[in-house]
Amino acid sequence: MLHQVPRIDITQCSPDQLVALLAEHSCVLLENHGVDVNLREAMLNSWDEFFALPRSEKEQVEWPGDGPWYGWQPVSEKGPKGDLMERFELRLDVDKRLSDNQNWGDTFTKWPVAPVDFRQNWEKMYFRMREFAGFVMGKIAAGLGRDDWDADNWTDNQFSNLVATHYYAQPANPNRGQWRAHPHTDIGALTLLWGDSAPGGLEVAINGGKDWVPVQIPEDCWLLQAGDLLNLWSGNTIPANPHRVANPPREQAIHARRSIIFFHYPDPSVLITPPNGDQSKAVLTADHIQFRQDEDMVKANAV
Ligand SMILES: O=C(O)CCC(=O)C(=O)O
Ligand SMILES: [Fe+2]
Repeated sequence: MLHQVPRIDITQCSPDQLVALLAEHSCVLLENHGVDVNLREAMLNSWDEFFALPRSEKEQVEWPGDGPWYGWQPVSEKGPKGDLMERFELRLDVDKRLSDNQNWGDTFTKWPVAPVDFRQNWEKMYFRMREFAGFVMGKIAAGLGRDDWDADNWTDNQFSNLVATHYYAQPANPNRGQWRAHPHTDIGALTLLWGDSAPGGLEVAINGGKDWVPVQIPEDCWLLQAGDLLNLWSGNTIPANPHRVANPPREQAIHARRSIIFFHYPDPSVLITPPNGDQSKAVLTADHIQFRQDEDMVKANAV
């Protein structure tokens, strides 16, 4: 029997139900999320214009190459096994937060000058998704019974990235072992994902990693995926969700694919400890992020 990713109404489900679904499947489709579909559409419109810019313009907003990712990243150029995509990533640092969100956006140094409505759309979505991720995290903490949690560090002070991904059309065959996105688990606590239905799409492993299933994310849902840090913090109750983005079949390889992803982490200063308090398993969020980014670079250059 083909297993499907479960779907729930995030406003109605109980914390226990949410945790039980994540424990079993490591990902779940969320409906009734309250994130304006028009906002997502507006972001996708600026997505088209931004990725079509000449390289010299995208280079103006490129990630400088050290520290946590942000800005434009031509991921496929990392190495012979670099994922076949480019992405743009917005990250606002909590220690630079000013009195209001509007001014906070001024601290981001990689806003593209075109398209003109880019910043406006991205900021709106970023702030909305921060709220939403904080809400979801609250339910998960309650479902896990982690009364000891420092809520601010996982909600208001969360460290998050909003990402738009452009998976290229593939006029030529990819290298052996090269994917749109190689099989992986996400680095952080929660991932909220929306992707279009172009061929060569998302596949997730559910049921303890036994079944890889293609996932079409319905127009009215976001896919919630558990990442490494949630896995650690839950003491393995919630597995991290393995997933990948497949290459399109050759006859459909003229199609690019678009996705929008919100990656949520606690504040980088948070020491993640399992519920039993076992300090030998504790991981500093900032170290984990750096370690996993470095690992990604090694994978892109593996022979
Ligand atoms: O674009 C997608 O559907 C998934 C991308 C992904 O897994 C990632 O960037 O971590
Ligand atoms: Fe991922």
